[in-house]
Amino acid sequence: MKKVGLFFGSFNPIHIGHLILANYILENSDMEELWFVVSPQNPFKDKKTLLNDHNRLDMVQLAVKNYPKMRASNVEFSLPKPSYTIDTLTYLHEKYPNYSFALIMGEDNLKSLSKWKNSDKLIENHQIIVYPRLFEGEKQVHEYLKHENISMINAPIIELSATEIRNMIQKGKNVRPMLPPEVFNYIDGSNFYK
Ligand SMILES: Nc1ncnc2c1ncn2[C@@H]1O[C@H](COP(=O)(O)OP(=O)(O)OP(=O)(O)O)[C@@H](O)[C@H]1O
Ligand SMILES: O=C(O)c1ccc[n+]([C@@H]2O[C@H](COP(=O)([O-])O)[C@@H](O)[C@H]2O)c1
Repeated sequence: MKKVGLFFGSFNPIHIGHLILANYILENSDMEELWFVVSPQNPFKDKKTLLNDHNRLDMVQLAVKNYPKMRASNVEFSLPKPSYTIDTLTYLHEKYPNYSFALIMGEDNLKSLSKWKNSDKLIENHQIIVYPRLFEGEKQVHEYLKHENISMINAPIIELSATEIRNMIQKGKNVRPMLPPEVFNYIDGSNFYK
């Protein structure tokens, strides 16, 4: 079984915070590959600043070009919307029976995990790798971290956010160091987020 870590997100745009984390997981866990699963436009969310699916996928593809263990996935583009993680995993299992998929999520997501679709099944059937995140409120060991399928990885906290990057571009500020060079050129060349 090939072990694949799945990192879900809108990646609007993918930035070096995402890449540093992905690389850390590949170098410090038993994951053999890491796939960035690009979320399609959520019909219930604000679309004003969300680039279309294919532009966001292009940027992930550019970002992972020099990382042979990383891949961009568009699997959710053709699945029913909104995408539920459990449904995406079920589909991936059917399509790749020889792969085992683990979920990668920020510590902040543990708070809402119990409200995800079929969260019990998700946790019982999948490894979940949790990375640290800064968040408001008291820091305490979450009950979920006691579960045998859920483990914490000591990745560095890089608090860059795509929202902040978009806001900076809109104001004409320089975001070059926050993005993989090819992604910066792609955004700059197309005048995105201005
Ligand atoms: N700097 C970061 N370090 C680690 N994880 C991050 C970082 N930024 C975002 N993430 C997480 O990575 C996943 C994909 O990121 P996504 O692009 O959807 O979020 P984001 O950067 O917070 O975007 P936005 O600001 O547009 O909401 C999400 O689960 C998000 O919580
Ligand atoms: O499956 C679910 O019910 C579910 C509910 C909320 C979030 N998720 C996943 O978590 C990711 C981050 O969610 P959000 O709401 O923080 O943008 C999102 O891309 C989904 O893959 C999944």
